[in-house]
Order: sequence, then structure tokens, then C-alpha cells
Amino acid sequence: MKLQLALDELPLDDALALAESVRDYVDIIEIGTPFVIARGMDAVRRFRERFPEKEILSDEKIMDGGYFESQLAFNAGADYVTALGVTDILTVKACLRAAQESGKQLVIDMICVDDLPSRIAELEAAGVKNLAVHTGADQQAAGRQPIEDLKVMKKHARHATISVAGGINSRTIHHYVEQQPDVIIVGSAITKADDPVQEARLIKTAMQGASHA
Ligand SMILES: O=C(CO)[C@H](O)[C@H](O)COP(=O)(O)O
Repeated sequence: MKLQLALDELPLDDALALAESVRDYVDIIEIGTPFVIARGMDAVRRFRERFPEKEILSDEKIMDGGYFESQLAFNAGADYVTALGVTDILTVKACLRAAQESGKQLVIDMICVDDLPSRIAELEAAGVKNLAVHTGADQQAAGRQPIEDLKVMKKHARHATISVAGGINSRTIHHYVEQQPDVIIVGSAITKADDPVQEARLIKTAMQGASHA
């Protein structure tokens, strides 16, 4: 089980310093969507250079122009790019083509997908290998959490790896660990913590405890 650190709202230098401070606990560094909008692929390049041993994910949430936008991420050094599960299957296939040509990976973010079981089946049939359950920040503000969608995903995904995101923190991590996703994504719980290192350590420890159980 991997821990993915989502860097969404920090300035570049602060994000680099934060990632450095929790380096020991993080497997994948996500250049979050607001970060991509603010700093573009320069942010991906900077993290690629600074963290050569980590996997880097460019959270572009691609909705159109799948081939070109995926190539931007992969050419900048990302190991993963994200596209939206609600987009046209043609866009998904274009992202997959770019990923295959680069030897990199596509993750489909299932935020706002209404019929998860049907879409999971369609995406897996198209060749998608990584699916992410996601309750967005605005949905979280309305009291939603990703745990029920994660259970649906675990039941219906046949081959894909499963990530989960949406307000997960050291107090709720055990609910997610119990479901055994492949990747747990944590953003604000770490980046906005009074003590980000302690929060990352608690989360990683909970994940490792489950792996060894
Ligand atoms: O993709 C995202 C926002 O679109 C976030 O990176 C993801 O939801 C994780 O952040 P948080 O733990 O703060 O919810």
C-alpha cells in the first residue's frame, strides 16, 4: 500500500520543503491540480529533479486533448497523469496511447461519476489499469467522504489498482486501510497540519501496520 502526498495549494518552494520534510513516509508525490494550474509542468520538472527516487503524479484531471496533455506530463518526468472518469472514452484511449508510448501510467479519477460499477467496467475494458476514488474538496465541505465509494470500487474493479482520496487523515486512516486500496492519497491533512511530519508518520505507520497484519 503506497502513500501519495497531494500538494495542492502551496507555493513551489514551500511545497518542495514540505515534501523534503516527509520524504521518508511518501511513495508518490502528486503535483495537485491547483499546483499544475499555477505552475504548470515546471513544477513536475522541479520535483522530478529533486526527488529522483519517488514516483511523480501530475494531477491534470484531463477532460479533452488526452494525447497531448498526457505527453506534457510524461515529457516533464511524471510517472502518472490523471484524466477524469466522466470524460469521453476516446479521450481515455488517447491518454492510454500516450502512456503506452512513454512507458508511463494513466490514473482515472472517478470524481462525479454517478454509476461507478458501469463506468469501472467500461474503463477496464478500454485498458485502464489504475482507478481513483475521489471525494473533492467542495464535496468534502458538504460533509461527504470517499469510504462508501471505495467499497463500491473494491467490489467492482477486476484488474485495476485502486487509489482513494478525499480528506483522509490520521484519525480516519484506519477505515481506508481496512479496505486495502493500493494507494492512499493525503493532501490537506499533511500540508495544513501543525506538524506535517508527525501527521505523515502516523498515517504511514497505520498503513504499514495493516500491510504486516
Ligand atoms: O485531487 C485533489 C483535489 O482535487 C486532492 O489532491 C485530493 O483530494 C487529496 O487532497 P485532500 O486529502 O486534501 O482531499
